[in-house]
Amino acid sequence: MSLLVVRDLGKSFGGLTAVDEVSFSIRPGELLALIGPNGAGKTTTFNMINGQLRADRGSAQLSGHELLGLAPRDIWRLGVGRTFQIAETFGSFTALENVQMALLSHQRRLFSFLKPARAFAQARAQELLEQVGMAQQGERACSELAYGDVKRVELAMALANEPKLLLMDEPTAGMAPEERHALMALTKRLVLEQNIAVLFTEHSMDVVFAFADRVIVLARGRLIAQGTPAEVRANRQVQEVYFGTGATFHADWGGGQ
Ligand SMILES: Nc1ncnc2c1ncn2[C@@H]1O[C@H](COP(=O)(O)OP(=O)(O)OP(=O)(O)O)[C@@H](O)[C@H]1O
Repeated sequence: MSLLVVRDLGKSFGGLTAVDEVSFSIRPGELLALIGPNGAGKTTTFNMINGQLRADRGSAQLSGHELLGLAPRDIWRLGVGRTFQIAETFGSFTALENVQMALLSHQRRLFSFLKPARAFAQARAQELLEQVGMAQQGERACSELAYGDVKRVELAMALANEPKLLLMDEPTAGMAPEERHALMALTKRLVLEQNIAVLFTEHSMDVVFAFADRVIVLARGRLIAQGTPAEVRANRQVQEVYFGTGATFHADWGGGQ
C-alpha cells in the first residue's frame, strides 16, 4: 500500500518545463532515491511536494490527502518531514537544545516555558539523541561537533516531528565516504524500525546503489527510468543521460551494494 502517490506532476518556469508529467509512489519503510543530472528537476519536485513551490499540474496524495495547494506548515503537520540544516545561529545551542526546539515546535509550543512541556521535551530529546547514537554528546554545542555528528543531530530533529514521509535533499553532501555510509545505514535502520518512507536526492551513486530500495531517474524534467538500483544501473537510457556528466556516477558505478 503506497503512502505517497504522485501523479502527472508538472511545473514550468516561463518557457522551460522543469518537471514534466512525473508519476511515482512510495511505500512505508521504503527508501526511494530521486536521481538525475544537474537541472533534471529534482529540487523542483521536492519543493512541490513540501509546499514551497506551487505545482502547475498533477497531484501528490499522502494517504489519500492532497498535498498540492497546501501551505508548507500544513503539509508538515500531515506528517511530511524534512531534514533541515542546523543554522549557524543555532550552532551555539547544544545538541539536546536543538532537538528540544524541534520537539517544542512539533507540539506547537515553541518557546513555551511551561515546565511540563520543557520536561517532556528534555526526556524525549534525550531519547531521540540515543536513537541516532549521540546520547553522550547532548550537552555539547553543535558548533563543536564533527560534521557527521551534526548530521546525526539533524536526523534526530527530523524524527522529532514523527514524520510518515521524510524528504532528504542530498543528506550526505560534504561528507567523507565512510561518514556517508554510516549516516545512511543509520537512516535506513531507523526508517525501517519506524516504518517511515524516505524520498532522497543524492549525487553520490555509491550511496544510492548501497542504500536505496528503489530509484527513480529524472532527465530534463521527465522520469526516464525507475526500478531497483540494479535495474537502473543497467538501463541504457540512464547510462546515456549520465555519460559525460558526472565523474562520480562513473567512478562509483560498480562500487555500490
Ligand atoms: N525559480 C526558478 N526559476 C527559473 N528556473 C528555475 C527555477 N528553479 C529551477 N529552475 C530551472 O528548472 C530546472 C530544474 O531545476 P532543479 O533545481 O529542480 O534541478 P535539480 O535536478 O535539482 O538540479 P541540481 O542537481 O543541480 O540541484 C533547471 O533548468 C533550473 O534552471
